[in-house]
Amino acid sequence: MRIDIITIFPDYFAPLELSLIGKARAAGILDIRLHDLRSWTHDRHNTVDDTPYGGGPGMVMKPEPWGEALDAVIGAGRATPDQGSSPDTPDGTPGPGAVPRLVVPTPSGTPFTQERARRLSEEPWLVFACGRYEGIDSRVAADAARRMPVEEVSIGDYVLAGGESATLVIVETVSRLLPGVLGNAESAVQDSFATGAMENLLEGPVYTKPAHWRGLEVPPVLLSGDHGAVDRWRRHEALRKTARNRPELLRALAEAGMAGLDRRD
Ligand SMILES: N#Cc1c(-c2ccc3cc[nH]c3c2)n[nH]c1N
Repeated sequence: MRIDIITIFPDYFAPLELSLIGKARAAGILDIRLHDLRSWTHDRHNTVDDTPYGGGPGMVMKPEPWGEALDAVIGAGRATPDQGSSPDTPDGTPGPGAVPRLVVPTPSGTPFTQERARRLSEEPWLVFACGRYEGIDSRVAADAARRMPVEEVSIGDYVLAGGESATLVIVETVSRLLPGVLGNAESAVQDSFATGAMENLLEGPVYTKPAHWRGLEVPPVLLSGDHGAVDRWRRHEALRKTARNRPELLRALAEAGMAGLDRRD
């Protein structure tokens, strides 16, 4: 997967050189490219913002630098989304003439979920537009949508100072789902919100050595070697955690008949 990130704070993404994502980049699984939006300004102050039409507080990011940046990164006049992307190369990287999906983090976006991360992880090429100030001139997304799919995404109901933190969250969540990024030891199968193994339940408690620590014991079932009993215990604990911390999830699962609540184990 190729990921392009356009931002006025490229250094914000130094963490993407570390840990699993850093290793995936070194292994060629991820091709992450950072672009400083100010590279597409032409005035002596590298201006990227201006006052909002209609008045109001703060500043809005100007469309011109964004338009030039997206043209340069993606290529102006690529195939329109309904013409689809050209086939990717055998290793899944975008082929010549490929069309990326533009992801625009914004508080007014649609919710970012694990299922959406799974869907994005199947894309060969993502481009992230990191806004600042009061946001990016709305014509930027409208212009981009003429050439590629555009998704406005929110990572939660709170207000950040810019799109960089959200982009880090989305890139990490998506990248860890790519084949080869997580080793067997960190399998994403048992994740909270993952489908399948724990049916979208929250992950229950986890333990490792030592079995006794500061007077606190590891639950004996986990030391029993009885894998069936361990699986039943873990599911029960996941149900308890979900009921305590996210009861609305449990109601939704019960209504969908997915929590296996009617099972007698
Ligand atoms: N995603 C997301 C966001 C943001 C966000 C995103 C972009 C900008 C640009 C200026 N301010 C921003 C806030 N706040 N809260 C979220 N869940």
